[in-house]
Amino acid sequence: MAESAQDNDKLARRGLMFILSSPSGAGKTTISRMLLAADDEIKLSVSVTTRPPRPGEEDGVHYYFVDDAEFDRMVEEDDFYEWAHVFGHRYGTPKGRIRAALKDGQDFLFDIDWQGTQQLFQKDQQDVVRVFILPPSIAELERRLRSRGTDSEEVVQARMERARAEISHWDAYDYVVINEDVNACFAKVREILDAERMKRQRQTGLIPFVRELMS
Ligand SMILES: Nc1nc2c(ncn2[C@@H]2O[C@H](COP(=O)(O)OP(=O)(O)O)[C@@H](O)[C@H]2O)c(=O)[nH]1
Ligand SMILES: Nc1ncnc2c1ncn2[C@@H]1O[C@H](COP(=O)(O)OP(=O)(O)O)[C@@H](O)[C@H]1O
Repeated sequence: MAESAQDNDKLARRGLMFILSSPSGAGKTTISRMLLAADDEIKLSVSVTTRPPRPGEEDGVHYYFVDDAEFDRMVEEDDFYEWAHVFGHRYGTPKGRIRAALKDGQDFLFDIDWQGTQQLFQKDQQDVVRVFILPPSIAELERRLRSRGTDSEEVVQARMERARAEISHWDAYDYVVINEDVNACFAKVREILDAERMKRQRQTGLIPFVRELMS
């Protein structure tokens, strides 16, 4: 006899690849960190980057920080799911154990740009959920980039120039959330994640459960 299931959380399911993208400064790092702190079923896919660490960023936690030669070696050895040039540096998603872990029900969070999103979607449509975060206005985006205090004025200007180009990719995402109030935005992102976990196709444990109900 199949086990009884009081709610969907007890049924087996495939993990999902939850992608958060936004123009720089709109708040995706903030929302990612809130999500990782609140939900222990989702793990960050830690990217590899050639950009130098910002204050407070730890190697292996926020990114794997490598030099150009190491990144070249990883490209040659086919270690990346995807990689892209962003703001004069290279960023990539290491393959690691993602595929096997998805099968075991592990969810992954990706803080990657639209280029990486496109590549992951082409490789794995069934597991990918794409969420785009927009700022409430361009003026507020600029204010947030400055208030973060991690970039020089020149870098802030370069990021602002790229912001419009990044926003133009909004329609390649499944969900778009405006980050005006951070708690409200976070609540919406969690609702998306909860609903996506309930998708019939992901809940592999439903087949034996429903069979049992119908027998
Ligand atoms: N394609 C791709 N983009 C990434 C990856 N890791 C980070 N990014 C993107 O690179 C951009 C710059 O990231 P970062 O330097 O941390 O600055 P941020 O924009 O303030 O988060 C952001 O749009 C990230 O989403 C990755 O592994 N692949
Ligand atoms: N809803 C919000 N209201 C005000 N400030 C915010 C909000 N969301 C994020 N911030 C702040 O804006 C800055 C940029 O956010 P961050 O998460 O680093 O953006 P991103 O990862 O998209 O570049 C940070 O200083 C962060 O604390």
